Amino acid sequence: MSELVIDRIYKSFGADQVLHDVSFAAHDGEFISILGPSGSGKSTLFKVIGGITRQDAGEIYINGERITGKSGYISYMPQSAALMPWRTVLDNVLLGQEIAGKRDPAKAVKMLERAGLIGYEKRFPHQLSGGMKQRVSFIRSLLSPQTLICLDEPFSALDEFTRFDMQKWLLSIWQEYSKTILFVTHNIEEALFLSDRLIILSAKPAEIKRDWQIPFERPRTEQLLYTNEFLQWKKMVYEEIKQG
Ligand SMILES: Nc1ncnc2c1ncn2[C@@H]1O[C@H](COP(=O)(O)OP(=O)(O)OP(=O)(O)O)[C@@H](O)[C@H]1O
Repeated sequence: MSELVIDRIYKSFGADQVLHDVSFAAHDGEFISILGPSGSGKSTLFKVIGGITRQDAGEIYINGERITGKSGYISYMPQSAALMPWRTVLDNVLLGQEIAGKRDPAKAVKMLERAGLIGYEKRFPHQLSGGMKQRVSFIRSLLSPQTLICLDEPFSALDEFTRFDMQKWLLSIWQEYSKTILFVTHNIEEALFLSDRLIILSAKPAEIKRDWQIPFERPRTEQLLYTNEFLQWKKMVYEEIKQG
């Protein structure tokens, strides 16, 4: 069954049209990356999906239920890890569960352990590195009851090695917890490495230019990055985005 349906979304800010007739469906457990020129409307699309920004026209459905303009159906992780500075790491990751009325600290500790954050449960966000904050923010999304997670450039502030570690970590967690992920990135390699599908938006006003299935087998390893097929895909995606 198709989990999320985005149906003919339009959005303008004043005279500035940002989204133009954007439609696609995300199926259960899919990992979809959204790429497009800077300022094309990717974050706006996420905010519309998350019920944070109201669209001018179009509807959003989850499992057939109309959720247009409603929040709480999607776990949305914004560009910077928005942790609450006065809450400990453990209390930050439990936030989504708390809102839903069911805390499960034992599961949270298990996740923190997998993310290499054991021993940091009682620390506060300002005592963590950038990569650690991102992981805490991720765990909060993963522990939230929603099955759909929107991640907006979660790795953009990280160095290349940390970024690759985080990508591998994300893939292992995603497979284990069978979430549906929508992922915005500017990094073509990252999108190809992670995704089942790749949606390319045009320059503003954003329309869907391409919706490609990524053929690489899973599990994916570093070796994939050096294959001819991967490099050819990278070039094709780059050319598509460059045209705007
Ligand atoms: N609240 C707002 N009021 C007015 N204009 C806005 C608002 N939010 C976004 N915009 C405009 O909408 C357009 C798309 O912005 P958005 O942040 O969605 O793009 P993006 O594709 O996520 O960009 P980037 O890749 O640089 O992060 C931009 O021109 C931006 O100025």
